[in-house]
Amino acid sequence: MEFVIEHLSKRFEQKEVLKDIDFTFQEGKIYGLLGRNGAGKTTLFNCLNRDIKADSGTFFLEEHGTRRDVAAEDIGYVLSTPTVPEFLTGREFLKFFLDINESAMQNPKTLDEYFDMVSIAPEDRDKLLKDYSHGMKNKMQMLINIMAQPKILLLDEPLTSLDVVVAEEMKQLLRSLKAGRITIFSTHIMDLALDLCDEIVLLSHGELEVVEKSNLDNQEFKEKIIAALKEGAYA
Ligand SMILES: Nc1ncnc2c1ncn2[C@@H]1O[C@H](COP(=O)(O)OP(=O)(O)OP(=O)(O)O)[C@@H](O)[C@H]1O
Repeated sequence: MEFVIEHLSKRFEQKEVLKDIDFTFQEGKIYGLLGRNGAGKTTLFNCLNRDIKADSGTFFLEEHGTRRDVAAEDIGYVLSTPTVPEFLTGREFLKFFLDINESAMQNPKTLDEYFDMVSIAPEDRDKLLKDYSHGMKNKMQMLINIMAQPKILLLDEPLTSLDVVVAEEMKQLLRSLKAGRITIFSTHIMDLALDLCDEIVLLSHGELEVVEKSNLDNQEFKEKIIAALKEGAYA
C-alpha cells in the first residue's frame, strides 16, 4: 500500500503554506515530519484529514496497482492538544467508541486490554476525563485513534507532554503498530524523530522532501537536518 499526495496546495490569504506537494508514503514505515514553527505541518495534517479544504490537489491510497479514495475511517489523527469529552469517565469514553466502531474492527480487545495498551492504571479507568492529566488525555486520544486500526496514522506532536517513561512506552506502541499502515509523526524533538522514524521528511518552503541518511552517523545526520531547516525562510 502507498499513500500518494499529488499537487496539494493550500494558501491562507497571501501566504502559500503548501505548494504543489507531491509525495508518496510507503506502508510499514514511520515518517518523522520536521519543519520550522509555522512551516505548515498542522495545515498539511488538517488537509489530509479533510478538516480544512485544500485549494487544489488530491491524495489517495494505492494497493496492488489500484487507487482508491481515502475514507474517513482510513485516517487516525492525534492532535497536539488532546480533546476528549471531559464529562465521561475513561471507561465510558472507550466503551462509547468501541460500541460505535466494533463492527468494523478486526479482533477487538476488552476495555481493560485497551487501557493496558497505554498503561492507564486500573484506579484511573473510572475517573472522569476532566480529572485526567494532560498526558493521560493524550494517551486516551492516541488510544481511540489506534483502536480502529487506521491505514494512515497522523500524529501531531503527540509525545511532547508525556513523561520520559510514558513517551518510551508510546514509542514502543507505535513501533509495534507500524506494520500494515503508514505513520506520519510531526515533532520538534530531533532525537525522538531519529530514534522512532524510518524516514525523515522536511516540510520547507511548502514542499516535502526526504532527508537521505546514506552512510551518515546520527550526529552528521542531525547536522544535515538542521542545515536544511535553516535554509527554510520561516522563523
Ligand atoms: N486558519 C488559518 N488562517 C490563517 N492562517 C493560518 C491558518 N492556519 C494556519 N495558518 C498559517 O499557516 C502557516 C502554517 O501554520 P501551521 O500551524 O500549519 O504550522 P506548523 O508547522 O504546524 O507550526 P508549529 O510547528 O509552530 O505548530 C502559519 O503561517 C500560520 O499562521
